Formats: sequence, structure tokens, C-alpha cells
Amino acid sequence: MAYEKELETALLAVQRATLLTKSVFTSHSKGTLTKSDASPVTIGDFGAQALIIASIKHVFPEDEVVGEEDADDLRADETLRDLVWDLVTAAKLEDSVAEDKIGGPIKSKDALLEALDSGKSAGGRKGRIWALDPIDGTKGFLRGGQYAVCLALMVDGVPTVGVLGCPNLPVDDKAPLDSSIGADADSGEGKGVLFSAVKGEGASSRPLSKAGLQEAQKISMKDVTDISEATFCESVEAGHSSHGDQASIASKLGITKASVRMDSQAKYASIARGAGDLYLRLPVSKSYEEKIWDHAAGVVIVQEAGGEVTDAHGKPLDFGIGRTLKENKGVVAAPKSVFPKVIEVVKEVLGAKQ
Ligand SMILES: Nc1ncnc2c1ncn2[C@@H]1O[C@H](COP(=O)(O)O)[C@@H](O)[C@H]1OP(=O)(O)O
Ligand SMILES: [Mg+2]
Ligand SMILES: [Mg+2]
Ligand SMILES: [Mg+2]
Repeated sequence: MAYEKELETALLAVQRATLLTKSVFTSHSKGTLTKSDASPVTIGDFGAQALIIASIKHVFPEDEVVGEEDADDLRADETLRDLVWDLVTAAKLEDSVAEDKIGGPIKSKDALLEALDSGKSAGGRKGRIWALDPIDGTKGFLRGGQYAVCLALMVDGVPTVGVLGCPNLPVDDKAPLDSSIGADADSGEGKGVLFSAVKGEGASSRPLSKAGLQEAQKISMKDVTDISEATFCESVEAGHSSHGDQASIASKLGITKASVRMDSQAKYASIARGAGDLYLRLPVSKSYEEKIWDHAAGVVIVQEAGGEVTDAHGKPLDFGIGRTLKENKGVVAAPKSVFPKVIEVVKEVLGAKQ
């Protein structure tokens, strides 16, 4: 199997970091700050990024990382730094062999800051670059809804290995999606999944565990024959994608079921396992550039589960031009069989707005 070591490292790193984020959710303080773009960040985001980068650098010291966060806030605030330090030292896999494979605990507070600051790669079309979103859907995380810990290896600008840790999705790949999934998904019994894919080798899911890796099972998108029966997923936040355009597209496709709204790349995971069918992310702003860490892992997982993903104009997403998808607008993901019909309607709806 190709990229075996990369996949195992990514799975263990994401598993350990996802457990850290769960521990933050149940603790009293989430240490929430507001970033310069008005979006929230928590000690969970900082801790998860530091742990994952430390894991990658332990196994693949030459690889670059494009990570969402950096250590500026922690360097400026000792209390915050200590909170994150306590978190990362407590986040250990119970299986010591698995824990050793990703380098064991971070050794010092300096090493913590260094790991957190090692996600500053500019990205690009050459070589091995990891794209990391330590908590995707921080707003969902804060409200107890869906969020995901997202990691992908891009090789020469192409997402090649992808892992998503989704602590609030049901373990059962067949569990139906309903609108409560995005709103009140407490991480109780039967919840917590790791999704993964390697290019050319299919996609899988496995239960999240506190120890090593559980056994995986193959996942695939649903074979949609009647598009009007499809379930479509979209963001909770109306500021992240156009609910209005998405409703028009669904209506033109004859879809009568309400959309399932959830935060984060849990949407990619949910359609990849056939719980939902379509993911529509139509742009709300002309200037917003989607970030590569918000899509790389989800895209390879959907592709390997039998789906196609492009932007809203039907253009392939170009992950090789830097930290953002600046040549693309929006995202459309669907099973291959119905993709042409979906993108035709997306173009119609966008065209009517010109
Ligand atoms: N104007 C925007 N358009 C699209 N996505 C956005 C916008 N602003 C923030 N985001 C990003 O959307 C992602 C969440 O998407 P979703 O709505 O699918 O859960 C987050 O990573 C968030 O970034 P950030 O991390 O800065 O909050
Ligand atoms: Mg994100
Ligand atoms: Mg994030
Ligand atoms: Mg963020």
C-alpha cells in the first residue's frame, strides 16, 4: 500500500489531537480569543495544532506544514501558554506503542511554541506539504455541534492522504443525517469517527479510540439514481456560504428535503460515507479566498469514496498555489454519477445572478 507510514502517522496524530479537543470541550474554560478576522480560536485549536505538527516533524522532519494557527498569542500571554501546556501534556494515547510512533509528549514549553509556529509554509506546487486545520468549525465546537480535526498530505500540490477526526459524528456509517446533527451533537455513546483516504486506494472510517487505531471499514458515497431524493449539506453559518443560492439549486434539482446544516469538514465526511449526498458551498463574498486546510482532507476522502469535487464554476480546486484556493470560488461535491447535472444547475443559478 502506498503512503502507509504517512497514513498511520496522520491517523494517530489526528486521533491524539481530537482527544485533546474533546478534553477542552468538557473543561470549564475554552480560553477563547478573537482573531484579527473576528473568528474565534481556543486553547483546543492551539493544542491540537502543536501536537499534530510535533507528530509530523517526529516522523517526517523534512516535510512542510501549512497550518491555520501560530504561536503569537501564546508568546504574548503566559497564562494562555500554561493552559495549552497542561492540555498537550495530558493528551496521551493509552497505547504506548502508538504514542511512541508519533514521538511521545512534547518535551518543553519552547518545543510547544516551536511546533505551533511550524505551520507557516507558503504552500506550493512542489514536494510534500501537509495542510492542517487543528479545529475546523471552531464555532460548531463552541456550540457543541460538529467540528473536525483535519490533516492532509499534499504531494506536488495534490491532496494525496487525508484524515478527518470527527468526535461528534455517529460511528455508524449508515446512521441517517437529520438537522439535529449540526446543532446538538454531544459527544456521547456511539460518537467519534476517524475518516481517511489515500489517493487511488479508497476511503475508510473507524471509531475514534483513546488507545491505538481501531479496525477500519471501507466507505463509499451513495449511488444516487434520483437526484430529487438527494440530501444536501451546507454550512450552519450563513456568512460562510450562500444559503439562498443553495436553496435555489436544490429546488431546481427537485429536492424537497430540507438541507442538513453542520459546521466543518464533517460535511465532506458525511457525504463520503453516504449519509448525505451533496455538499454545496456557494460563495457569499467576492473577496473571500477559501483556505487549503479547510478542504484538502475532505476532498481526497470524497474523491476516494466515489465523488467529484470542483469549485462553483466546475473548475478543479487548485491546492498548489499557496495557502488559499485563490483561483477558485466556492465548492461543489457530489457522487460522480450525478455531478454533471448538479454543476449544470449550479452554473445556471450563478449565471442568473450576473
Ligand atoms: N466568508 C467566508 N466564506 C467561507 N468560509 C469562511 C468565511 N469566513 C470563514 N470561513 C471559514 O469557513 C470554515 C468553516 O466552514 P463551515 O461553515 O463549513 O463550518 C472555517 O474554517 C472558517 O474559517 P475560520 O477558521 O477563520 O473561522
Ligand atoms: Mg477551518
Ligand atoms: Mg480552524
Ligand atoms: Mg479558524
